[in-house]
Amino acid sequence: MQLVYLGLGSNIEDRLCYIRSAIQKIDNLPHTRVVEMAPIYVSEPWGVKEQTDFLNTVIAVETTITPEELLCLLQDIEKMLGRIKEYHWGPRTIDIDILLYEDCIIDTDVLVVPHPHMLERNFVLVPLSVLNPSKVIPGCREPINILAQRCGNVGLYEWEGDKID
Ligand SMILES: Nc1ncnc2c1ncn2[C@@H]1O[C@H](COP(=O)(O)OP(=O)(O)OP(=O)(O)O)[C@@H](O)[C@H]1O
Ligand SMILES: Nc1nc2c(c(=O)[nH]1)N=C(CO)CN2
Repeated sequence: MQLVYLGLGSNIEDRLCYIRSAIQKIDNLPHTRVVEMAPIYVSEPWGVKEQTDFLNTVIAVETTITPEELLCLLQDIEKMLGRIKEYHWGPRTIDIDILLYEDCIIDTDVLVVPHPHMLERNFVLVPLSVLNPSKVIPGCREPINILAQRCGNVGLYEWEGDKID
């Protein structure tokens, strides 16, 4: 079994419903189970500012699926949930990023792991540090809780709405 961390984001209504559905579909993938979920956060749009706030979370998954195959299956789930790519970093019903796949370093045309922007995103580092504060990301010296602290909480707060069971 490989331990994988996935980042989920949605900023088209019903954001919570898309996050919930994506997690269910990931848990239903073959040889895969969702083992932990961080709290959900509301976060200001990063990259392209003129769009609705996102809901973001991170989940831990155990799987025997290879990284490339997992990427394909996650992209299928994004399509099932109506994801249309209007523009880079633009609004989406659901975005599923492979943040970490064990301690693998992957750099191909279709997949880069650790995710190339994760160190700049508090909506990734903060929930990830809730799940695994002492984890050291390949290529980093310091553990995730230190990176998350440094990244700060600007534009990020815990979602107070409907909790997922
Ligand atoms: N770690 C990764 N997780 C998910 N997709 C990845 C990863 N590394 C590379 N990709 C590639 O990125 C491509 C574009 O992904 P996507 O449209 O979701 O980008 P984005 O969500 O707009 O931006 P970002 O990747 O910065 O969050 C995908 O087709 C996929 O092949
Ligand atoms: N707050 C926030 N901003 C984003 C997000 C996201 O998930 N959350 N995803 C993006 C493209 O992947 C671009 N900007």
